[in-house]
Amino acid sequence: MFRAAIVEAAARSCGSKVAGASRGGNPRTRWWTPEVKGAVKLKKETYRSWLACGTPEAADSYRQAKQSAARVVTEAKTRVWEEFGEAMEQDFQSAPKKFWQTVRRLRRGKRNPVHTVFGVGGELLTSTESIVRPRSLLVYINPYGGKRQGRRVYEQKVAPLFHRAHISADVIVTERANHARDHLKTEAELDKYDGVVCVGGDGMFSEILHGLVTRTQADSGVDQDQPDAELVPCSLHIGIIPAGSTDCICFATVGTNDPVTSALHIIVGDSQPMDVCSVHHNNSFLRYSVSLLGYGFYGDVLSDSERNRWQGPARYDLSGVKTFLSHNYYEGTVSFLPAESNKGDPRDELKLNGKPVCLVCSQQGSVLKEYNFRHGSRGWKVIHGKFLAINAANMSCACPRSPKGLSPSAHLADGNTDLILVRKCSRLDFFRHLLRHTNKDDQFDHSFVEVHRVRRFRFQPRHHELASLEDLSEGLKKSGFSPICVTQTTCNYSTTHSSWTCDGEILPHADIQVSVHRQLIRLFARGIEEEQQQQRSVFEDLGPHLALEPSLHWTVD
Ligand SMILES: Nc1ncnc2c1ncn2[C@@H]1O[C@H](COP(=O)(O)OP(=O)(O)OP(=O)(O)O)[C@@H](O)[C@H]1O
Repeated sequence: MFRAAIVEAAARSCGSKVAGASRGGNPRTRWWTPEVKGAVKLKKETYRSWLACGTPEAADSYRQAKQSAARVVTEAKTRVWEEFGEAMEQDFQSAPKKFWQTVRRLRRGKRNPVHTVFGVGGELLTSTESIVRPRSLLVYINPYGGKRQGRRVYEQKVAPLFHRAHISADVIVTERANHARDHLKTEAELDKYDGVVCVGGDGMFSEILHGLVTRTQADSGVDQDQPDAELVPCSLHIGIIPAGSTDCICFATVGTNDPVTSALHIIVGDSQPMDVCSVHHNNSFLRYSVSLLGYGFYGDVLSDSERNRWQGPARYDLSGVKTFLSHNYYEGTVSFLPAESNKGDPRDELKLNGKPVCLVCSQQGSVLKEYNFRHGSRGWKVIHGKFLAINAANMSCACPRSPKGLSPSAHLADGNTDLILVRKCSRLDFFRHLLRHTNKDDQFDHSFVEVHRVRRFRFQPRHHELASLEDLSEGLKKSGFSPICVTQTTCNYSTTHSSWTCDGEILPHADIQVSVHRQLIRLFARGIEEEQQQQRSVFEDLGPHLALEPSLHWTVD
């Protein structure tokens, strides 16, 4: 049963195809002569060079080679069938046997299964050179993530698969927070590996991300403190074996939180590019983000829940309700540089058109650049207002409890992030907006919600900033709980500042600049292909680390 499950998962991950005898399955095919082989090889080579350069001459060469190969194959087949007919005529006694032998051989050839792997552009990879399967991995295990099962999950479910796939793995079980990040930044001999694997939750993934990106920039002499710096993409792939309490990044890139599925994506060398946002304050680097940057509502939920860690996982429920009832809004200015290409809009239905990967994300940089050149680039836009929430979703942020996520059609690797502005509105309207996270209705179809696909943005709070996070928490403590308005539909209360949550970490500054770096990292994954069906409560897993207990079930509006 275990074997059947693995084979089924592998077939789902890699695809499979039934090919004929002519696909090399049957070496005894008599018409496959050296002449035919040479003609078909030439056809393939000219096809590849036509794809590479796309000139009319290359197209012409391909057309000629194709015609020539077809002619040679037809001649060879005709010759072989003539020989077959002559042999049948010459020996009447063995003719029936020969006839049925030939029929059986041809039938067997047609049922010969060939497993196939798709590249990042959705093309079928046919040669072993084009399929990059890892041979050597560096694995970090957080033994304290989630239910503390990281080590067991790796040893029992993942290591045996790596062993069978002849993948060697150097395993480091972390001894403290930031152990993996610091090791990657300084000590790890990255040349020895084809990829880095993280066994843990989103916090652990963030460590690996920071370690790998920082190391790559340091090795390439890029100063990541500069907001305008062009960051160098990481050469090593990252694999995520989910073993945390929040595994949103894994869910959003693989489509499920299952260690065996993730291990298979690593083994077959699937490759999913992913954008990374860099966050700066006054020209100094703060953090990288791949999923959600949230100010206002989500920032407040996370800040409050961090102050109440002693409450355990229930703290997310309590902080969610408390923050909702507080109904705080924040005044400030959002400036943003809209996305260059209109090939994707945050309100599009995300269509994969039957391809295994997203067409927008698989476009090469040059294609987008050409498109932008023709359609022009738009300049910075500025919006001033009072906001209940400002969210930048770099991916859909889908999770089991919010199957479509905060921005259902956000792309993983298009070089943009979806900036969602929720303006001051009544508590009831905000409630209706939150409920949209759990159903399939248009998230942005409310007059007080707007969404922009952007390459960069900046937020400046109205009042000048407090010096540090400590000041911020002090300020929040002093401000206490805002009054709950029973009779009013809107609340006129506003604290000065909220704070940003950046993939589940609180940032020390509210005034931030964010730039999206297109395809800075690559995961051993291939994006979500199928819709997830489960629906649960509003806040749970909505953004990384915003898990609420399923006790809070609200119905849809
Ligand atoms: N050995 C360790 N001891 C303590 N903390 C660690 C250790 N290794 C990693 N960490 C830290 O634990 C934090 C949480 O890890 P992880 O994301 O794997 O689990 P999680 O249960 O999903 O956590 P959370 O719900 O807080 O995100 C990470 O931020 C990481 O820096």
